Amino acid sequence: MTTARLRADQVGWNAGAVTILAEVALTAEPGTTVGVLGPNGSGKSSLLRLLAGLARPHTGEVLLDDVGLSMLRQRALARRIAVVAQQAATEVDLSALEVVLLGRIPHRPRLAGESGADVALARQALADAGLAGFERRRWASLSGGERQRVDLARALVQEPDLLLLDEPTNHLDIKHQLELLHFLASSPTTVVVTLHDLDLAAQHCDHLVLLHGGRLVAAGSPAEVLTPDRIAQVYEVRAQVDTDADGRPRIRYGRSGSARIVPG
Ligand SMILES: Nc1ncnc2c1ncn2[C@@H]1O[C@H](COP(=O)(O)OP(=O)(O)OP(=O)(O)O)[C@@H](O)[C@H]1O
Repeated sequence: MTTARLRADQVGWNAGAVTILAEVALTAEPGTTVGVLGPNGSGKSSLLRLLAGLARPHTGEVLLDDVGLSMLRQRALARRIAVVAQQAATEVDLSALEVVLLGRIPHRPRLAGESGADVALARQALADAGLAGFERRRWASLSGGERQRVDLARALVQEPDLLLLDEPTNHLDIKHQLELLHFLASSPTTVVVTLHDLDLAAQHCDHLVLLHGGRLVAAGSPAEVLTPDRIAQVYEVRAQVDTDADGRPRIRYGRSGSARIVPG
């Protein structure tokens, strides 16, 4: 498996006359895991779409190993970048194995069917996702968490240099959340992941970027980004931030309303 360096250079994106993202910069060094944080509507998914080449920035540029995404052909992009989107469609009439096999399409000669090696890879990926025995299950019959894990298996058999995930933990129980984040953090692939759980992000990401109103408000190590003042400013909640033995922040929140776990 290879890896890539991703850079978003002051990207902006508008929906009609409305500015959704403005002057957002992000760098993901090869093999690192970058967390994209921010409240609802802050622009995380929109940024991920630009990073994936699914939408073009109206200003600035996204570069993969210093080559602008707009210079790369669709098939090359599909081989190098895998995306796990937020709400995988429910109306798909495929089995779990067939969904995973979609990840092999960019690697096949045009018009060729799947090979035995593709099927073996897909079966292994399902087993790695804890879904051995689910091969023939219809997509529509899967639970939200099972779908999320099948979709991750589909992205992994794509053997991407860059893996982009939009809230991949939102349907997962705590064990599967921890397993997924641990897997992403130890993967040699470059990973950019949007997350709502600041503590999970602090524990597992090398680098964080924090969006607010479509703008970058902070970027750096978890300890640099996740300060009580910044959490209060962006999320409008009071948080107590302690530090782990390994220097990573641990975050506890006050109860909403009158909660004051941080003095003053
Ligand atoms: N195509 C579009 N047309 C109009 N507005 C859009 C479009 N796409 C996104 N937006 C708006 O842009 C803002 C950012 O949306 P985005 O989905 O990127 O946020 P997010 O940070 O991922 O939010 P969430 O945490 O709720 O998933 C939102 O206010 C959204 O309504």
